This record gives sequence, structure tokens and C-alpha cells, in this order.
Amino acid sequence: MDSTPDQDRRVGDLLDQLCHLREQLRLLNRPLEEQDKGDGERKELLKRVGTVSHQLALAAQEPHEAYWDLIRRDMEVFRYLKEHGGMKIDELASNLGAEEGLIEGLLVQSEQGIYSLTEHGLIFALPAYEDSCKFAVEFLPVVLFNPTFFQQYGYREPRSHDGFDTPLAAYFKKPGYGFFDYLRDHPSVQKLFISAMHAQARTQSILCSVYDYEARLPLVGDDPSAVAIVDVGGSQGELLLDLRARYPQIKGRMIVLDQKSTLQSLLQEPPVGIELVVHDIFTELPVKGAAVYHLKRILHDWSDHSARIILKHVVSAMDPERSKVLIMDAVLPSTNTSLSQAMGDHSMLTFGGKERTEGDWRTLLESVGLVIEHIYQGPEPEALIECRKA
Ligand SMILES: C[S@@+](CC[C@H](N)C(=O)[O-])C[C@H]1O[C@@H](n2cnc3c(N)ncnc32)[C@H](O)[C@@H]1O
Repeated sequence: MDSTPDQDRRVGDLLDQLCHLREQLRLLNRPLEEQDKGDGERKELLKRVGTVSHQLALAAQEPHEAYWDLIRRDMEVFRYLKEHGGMKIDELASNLGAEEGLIEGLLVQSEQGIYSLTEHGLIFALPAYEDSCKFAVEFLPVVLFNPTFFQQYGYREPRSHDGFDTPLAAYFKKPGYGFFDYLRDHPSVQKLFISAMHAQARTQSILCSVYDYEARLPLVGDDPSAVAIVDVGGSQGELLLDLRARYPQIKGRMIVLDQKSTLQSLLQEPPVGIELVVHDIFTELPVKGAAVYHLKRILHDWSDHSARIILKHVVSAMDPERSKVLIMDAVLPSTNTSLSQAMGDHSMLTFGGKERTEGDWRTLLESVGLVIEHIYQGPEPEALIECRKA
């Protein structure tokens, strides 16, 4: 689901309403003797400007911003309104046993005073998004430790997972402790994390929407043992399932490599037509010569040092002539990042990961013998970086 056009439409409507209100305010510039009446109307209009501006601020919010705003709120609001439809705020508050001020923030109010869900609110009514919020709440204390960590250990990038050189390792007082160790040790949080990954996939295109997979993937022919695509750290196969569904004509095996704890906690039926293989990405890859090695939201979890180890194993497994590497991760502008990009980068820092600029990507990839062919940027937060062996 791509919510952008709906969001643009709503922002446009609200901007039109503001323009209309400006026009009405301008018409109120009347001779002095009419000011009494004008003043009352003016106050009404200004109140309306306030309401519409608030609605505009919410409508223009990036989902990620709303996400953090939501942490303070009772998720039931969204599920409740989705199930029961719009209603007056006092009725909603009394049905939920909550005070009005706590629940109106992300809702939209009609002229008749009926509150209903915004587009973001609708997204948050999805059970998987509730899990995203629960995951964020679980992980928040660790993220909030970041400032203390940098005060204590100096303002430098966490470079590896040795010692206490990530906020997460220092927070848990466990040298070398990484994000995925934390998840493995907290199975209920791991479930929430996997569900959160699903939730993101449901609100955006899982694949890069501006990349023509059929035209760009090297063909594997009719050999049933040939591997078309290996999704390194592919979780429970969501991306490959989507790829199979959208491009049924792509032949060859599709394989997910992921760690045992992720593959063991399957949230849904095992994906049909996808092989799930337990593998540690810091070791030699078990599948050589695949047409494509795919890494989505993997490298941003790791420092350059660790990312190089992961990538070197991928490069060693590639067929030098035909294999491609597709990396899906954010490509940040070097300055003037959006709030959600900055917050994403900040969260990664907690466990020694980082979001990278195009320059960072080129330096990292060249250091392991890869060359960027092209960077495809669609509306999704992650770009697709297509690489070949140098
Ligand atoms: C941020 S998730 C991304 C999952 C998926 N590619 C996506 O975009 O939804 C990172 C993935 O890396 C996997 N992972 C982390 N450390 C790993 C390791 N040492 N070996 C194999 N997989 C690992 C996790 O289990 C998880 O599925």
C-alpha cells in the first residue's frame, strides 16, 4: 500500500481550506464602525485556522514521526475506531475509559465534531503496527541511554562490537553484545521485532518499486538446481514471496539465509517455493554462484568493519561474471536529512549500525571489491543499490 497520494490529497485539501480562510480574513478588513461584528467573526476564523493548521501538521507528518508520538498513547484508540467508526470525542473517551486530551492527537475531526482515523491512524490500527509500537517501547530505554554513552565514552562512531563500544553493549554491561544477541535473549521482543518488520512491509512496497526485477536479474535458464536469488538475512521470506508473486516468470531457486532464532519463530506458514536455510552471515556462504545476492536492511545494522566481513563472504560466493549484489538500504543525503532519516540513523547508532550516504556506500563497497552500477530510489525509504564485482 502506498499511502502517499492519499496523504498528498489530504494535505492539499487542508491547504485549500487555509487559503479560503485567509481570503475570509482579508474580507474582514472593514471600516471601524463594523469592527464589533468583525471581531467576533475574526476570532471564529482564527480558531478555525488553528484547528485546520493542527490537522495540516498531522497530515503532513511522516509516519515515523507519528510512530514516536504514538508511544505515549493507548493503541486501543485506533483499533476501536477502526472497528466502530467515527464518534464524538466524549463518547469515545468514555467508551475507552480515557481522558479526551490523551486520545484526540492523531485523529481527524469533522465539521460535526465526529472524530475518526487519519491515514496514519489507520496504519496504526493494524495489529502488526501495534507490535511495532510495543517493540519501540521495549527498546526505548536502550536508545535513551545513547547520550549517557557518548558523554562517558567520547563522541565517536561506535566502530565494532568489541568491548563496550556500543551504547547497547554498555547498557547491558556485556562486552561485544549486539542487537541480535539481545533479540535472541529476549524471544518475546524478537517476535515483536519480526512483526514490526512485517508491518513496515505492509505499509510500503517490499520490493524496490522502481526496479524492473525481471529485466535486470541475470537469467538462470531451465536448470532446476540453479539459484536465482539468495536473500541474505531475508527474515522469514516475505520479500522473496512477494518477488515470486509479482514476477512468476523468474525461474530458479529462491533461498533465504537467516539465523536460527529468526527462522524458528515463524509468524506464519512456511513460504511456498522459498527455501529457508539457517546461516550465520559472518561465515562463508553455503550457496555459491547465485544470480543475485540480496541484502535488505542488513548492512545498516552493522559498523563498516562488520559490514565488510558480511560483504566479503558475499563477494567470495559470487560468480565473477554474472552474479549481482542488490543492497536495499537508505542512501542518506550528506546534509539536510529529514527527521525520520535522522532518527533512523540515531537508532542504528545504539548498537553500532549506521545509515550511509552515497559516498559512504561507495567507499564501503569499493573496499570489498564491488562496483555500484546504479542506485534506484523509489518512494520507499530504502534505495536499491545494484552492484557487480569490480
Ligand atoms: C533488520 S532485519 C531485516 C530483515 C529483512 N531483510 C527485511 O528487510 O525485512 C535483519 C535480519 O538479519 C538477520 N540477522 C542478524 N544477524 C544475523 C546473523 N549473524 N546471521 C544471519 N542472519 C542474521 C536477522 O535475523 C534479521 O532477519
